[in-house]
Parts: sequence; structure tokens; C-alpha cells
Amino acid sequence: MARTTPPGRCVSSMPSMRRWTRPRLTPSVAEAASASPATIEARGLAAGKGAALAFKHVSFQIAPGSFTALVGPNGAGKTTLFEAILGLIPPRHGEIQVLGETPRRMRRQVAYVPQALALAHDDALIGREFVSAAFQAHRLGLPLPDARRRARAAVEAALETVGASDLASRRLSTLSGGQRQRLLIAQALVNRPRLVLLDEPLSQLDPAARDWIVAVAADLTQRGIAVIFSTHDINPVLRVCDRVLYLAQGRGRIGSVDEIICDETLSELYATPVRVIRDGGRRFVFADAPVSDVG
Ligand SMILES: Nc1ncnc2c1ncn2[C@@H]1O[C@H](COP(=O)(O)OP(=O)(O)OP(=O)(O)O)[C@@H](O)[C@H]1O
Repeated sequence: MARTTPPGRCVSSMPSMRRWTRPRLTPSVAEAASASPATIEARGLAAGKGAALAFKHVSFQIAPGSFTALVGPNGAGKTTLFEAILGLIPPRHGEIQVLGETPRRMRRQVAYVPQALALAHDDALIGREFVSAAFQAHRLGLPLPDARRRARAAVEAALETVGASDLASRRLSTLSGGQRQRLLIAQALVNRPRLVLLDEPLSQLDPAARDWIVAVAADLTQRGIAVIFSTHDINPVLRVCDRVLYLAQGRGRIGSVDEIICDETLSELYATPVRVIRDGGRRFVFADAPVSDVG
């Protein structure tokens, strides 16, 4: 259920991401990305899991290798949108294509990373086993010895990509939330997806762990992987995101940070006067009337 915010209360506040600025794609990755079709194309999309729609009339494009912040209050439909992208729920209206195909057909190209609150079998598994469990050897159609070798290499590469090689031999039950989140991202990478959906990866992490996770996600885009990063608060990803997809009150808008995180767009989305205050590179959203909480 959506929380409400008293009039005038600041509804979004987080320390800024100091260490990371969005790195540009290397020329070869950038060329490949611009030659490829859109990673996602949604037109007039409406979706919901109950009788009511979570959102409707939402249109957007996600480019290969781009970083999109998916922002919105509780219950706005962020997870519902991820489920539509994964083909787990069908659109009620409109259409959505992933890599030029239906979401169901492209599901194996998409990795979904849930929150790291608890991991299954966390006392029985070490990091390497957890990441390895996701490797889909059958996808490569390899004979068993080759598959084992490829699996080992893929797992080590994924651990290295997220800076988690040192967690390979640690039991999951001994890891912090940020370390677990890194292993979840490594697990998502092991089958070399073209799109990674991160569902509120910063919740319950301290600022240093948040910085790490944002840096890991930004690094994926350098490898040509499109990232959609859902978050209640835009500030931790301000410097790395290319675009913001904001869901609220059943509506959605996409654009640059300046186009979306501004008085005009947010007031229109929330259908109530909203003010955005800039302070030291951060943005704080204030509502004059109660609105769903985004902080
Ligand atoms: N299984 C379900 N059956 C019916 N309605 C559902 C179900 N799951 C979610 N909803 C409703 O769908 C709407 C969108 O929920 P969703 O979980 O996608 O929002 P969200 O933006 O991810 O929220 P949060 O930030 O709290 O995780 C909400 O109104 C929610 O109550």
C-alpha cells in the first residue's frame, strides 16, 4: 500500500554519489549499441496484477547499453513493469517488445535481480556455488566437460565483474546486504544477458554499499548491457543515469533527469503541486499536498 506524506514534507533525500560519474561507452561498444534495435520498446502500455491497472498509457524506449532509473512511490508499478518486461504478465493494452520480439521469447536475454534481503539456502551455499547455480549449460548445447569448464569461467568472470571474487568461498549467511546484492548481480550476469533489471537494489544498504552497487550497475552499461535500476530515490544514481522513467498515479514519463525531476513534470504526474529543490548536486522533492511517498 502506498504511504502518504504530510504536506510540505521532504519526500526524497539521500547523499549524492560522489565517487562515480557516468563513464562513456568505449567507441566499439557505442557503435554496436547504436546499430542494434531498441532493447525495449513499449507503446501505450497498460499492466496490472489485480483487477485494477498499476499504470496505463506508458510509452518508452530503452537503448542498448543505457542506464535508466525507474523511479516511483510504493505501489506505482515498478515491479509490475519488470514483470511485463520479463513476459510474466501480459499487457492489458498497448504493446511491449524486448530486442524486437515478444518478452516471453526474449526472457533468457533478460536478467532480473531481486532485493537481497534473504537468499535461499544461505547457510549451505558459498558464493561461487550460488552464482554457479544459475548457469544454463543447456543453453550453449555443450558436452558436459566443456560445459563445466565454461561454467567455471563464466562464474569467475561474473564474480570479478561485480568485485566479488573475494566472496567466492564465503558462506552466504556470513555476508552483508551489499555483498549479497553483488552476488545476486553476479548470478544475473552468468548467462550474459543483454538487459539487467535491478529491483530496488539500494534498499537497506548503507551509503558505501549503495555507492558500490551503483558503480557495479554503471559498469555493466560499459559492457553494452542495458540496465533498468528501480529506486525510490533518484539521488544515488543521478550522475550515472542516462534517463529517468518515473511512474506515479498510474501514469509514466521518461526523459532526462532535468526533464523529469522538475516541478512541472512531477506536478503533472502527481496531479498536485510538487517542488524540486536542488542542493549540492542532489534533488529533493517536496509536495504541498499529501502525495505517495517517494523517499
Ligand atoms: N499479486 C497482486 N495482486 C493484485 N494486485 C497486486 C499484486 N501485486 C501488486 N499488486 C498491486 O499492483 C500495484 C503495483 O504494485 P507493484 O508491486 O508493481 O509496485 P511497486 O512500484 O513495485 O511498489 P514497491 O515500491 O512498494 O515495491 C499496487 O497497487 C499493488 O497493490
